[in-house]
Amino acid sequence: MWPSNPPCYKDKVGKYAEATHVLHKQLIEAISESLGLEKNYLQEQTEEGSQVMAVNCYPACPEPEITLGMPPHSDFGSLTILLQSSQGLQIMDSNKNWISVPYIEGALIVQLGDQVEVMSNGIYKSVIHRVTVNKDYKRLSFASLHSLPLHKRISPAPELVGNNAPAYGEFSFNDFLDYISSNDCVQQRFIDTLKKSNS
Ligand SMILES: O=C(O)CCC(=O)C(=O)O
Ligand SMILES: [Fe+2]
Repeated sequence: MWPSNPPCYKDKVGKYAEATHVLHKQLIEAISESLGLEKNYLQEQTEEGSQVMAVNCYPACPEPEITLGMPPHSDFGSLTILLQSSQGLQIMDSNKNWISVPYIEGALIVQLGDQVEVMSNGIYKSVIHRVTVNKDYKRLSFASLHSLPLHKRISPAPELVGNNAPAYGEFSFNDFLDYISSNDCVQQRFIDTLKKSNS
């Protein structure tokens, strides 16, 4: 589904989407290998998945101290590939401090999502992030959100679980959609509901 205006949108964003699709595949293969899994392991899980291009616009805000462009969350999918027009994205470090991601012209930011956290059995953690706003100018960001197919059951890779109990329960994208339609996701992230007490 493409907007008809501006007329060049479909061509330009279509090419960008194809390029980020390829990049996602390369990154997910590298992540599989870094976990000691078969190169194709995560790719096979995500193959028939979805890719959504989200274009976010944050207008200039007269009171940036008391406003957020987007509240704290982690992305639900496998990876998010993000392009920002100026600084504004912040990520939470392991001490729960907010760190601003510097703006580097043309640089892509890759954020690990909940699906890879679960499939890696928690070896990798999805990144909690939020968006600040500023007084002087509007900010745009372009997020290519990659995700597993809607009905696919997702669980920790058996090789990473070994003889222990998995650190997360099994779930699907549909379970996530049910959760966000009936819960306050700022209070508790969906992924936290999957964590087993032994993890
Ligand atoms: O605008 C940004 O930098 C981040 C957007 C975001 O977190 C999202 O679309 O999930
Ligand atoms: Fe996000």
